[in-house]
Amino acid sequence: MRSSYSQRVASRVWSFTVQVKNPHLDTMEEDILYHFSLGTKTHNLPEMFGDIKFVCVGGSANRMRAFAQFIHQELQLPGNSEEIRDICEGTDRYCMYKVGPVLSISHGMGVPSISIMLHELIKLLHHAHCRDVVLFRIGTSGGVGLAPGTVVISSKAVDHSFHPQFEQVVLGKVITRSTELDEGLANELLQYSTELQDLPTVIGNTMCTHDFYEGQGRLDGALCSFSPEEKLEYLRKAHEAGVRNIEMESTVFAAMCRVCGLKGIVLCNALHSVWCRDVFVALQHRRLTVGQIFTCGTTFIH
Ligand SMILES: O=P(O)(O)O[C@@H]1C[C@H](O)[C@@H](CO)O1
Ligand SMILES: O=c1cc[nH]c(=O)[nH]1
Repeated sequence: MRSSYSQRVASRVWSFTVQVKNPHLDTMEEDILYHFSLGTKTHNLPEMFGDIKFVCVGGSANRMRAFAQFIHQELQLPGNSEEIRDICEGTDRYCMYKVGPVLSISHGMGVPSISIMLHELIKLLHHAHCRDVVLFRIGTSGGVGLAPGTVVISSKAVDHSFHPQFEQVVLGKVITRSTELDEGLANELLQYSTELQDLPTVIGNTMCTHDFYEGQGRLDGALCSFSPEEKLEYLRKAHEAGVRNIEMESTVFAAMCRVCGLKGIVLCNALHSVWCRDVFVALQHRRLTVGQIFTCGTTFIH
């Protein structure tokens, strides 16, 4: 029988490092992590971050601060959780909080924003000699055929055509990378969710779009070039292809984690079903589920 991720970490059966895939980095005298306002010469990255085991990322700065405070309390760390310091205070691009072995970082909205953050985060973990790190994207999403508040653990991230791939343009050419996520880890998290009360959770494919409005079939943007029927037909096809939620970062997150030897998990709260919208219920569930997702994270840590 396959041992679980937590068992393997606990027994140190295996250990993995963070692999940067850039031969030029070794030749550089200094690496400046510009959007974090950190650098290899100005900061002792191994001392600051060497014990990191979990990195949790999400779009909004306030949410990731609240998440860090919650973890601080859950882990009963010394000091006042209200006073946790933003490590990236030298810039207002992203915020970053360290609470014990957990790093909580905001990434803004969309693929370009999270991708810049991930480049610098992966280099940071590499420079800090971190091992056995798991990355969680903890976000919101639109559910596809799900009750509002359902948590979706992504089995894979898919593009607008429901393919598990991320296309990156490099020097004018398209490079395609796989966006499959760790199946064993997804199943393990699902198991944890059954131990928590009132936490409807499913494993499914997560579709990543480059737009919140037309890209996700919304009829209420400034532009809309399709009918309600066409929208429903597209969402029906998505559902048939295993898509259970839609957000805007998972493909590049999954692709970069895979290439760099990091375990990546995408956990999203389906704020509202795209098929039945109710903003107030959605916001209520968003609050609740952030706390519940926390519980998942802390179950993982212990
Ligand atoms: O992490 P969050 O909840 O910010 O991610 C989703 C995807 C987009 O970035 C944003 C759209 O509202 O929410
Ligand atoms: O519907 C939604 C909700 C949150 N984030 C998205 O990208 N879509």
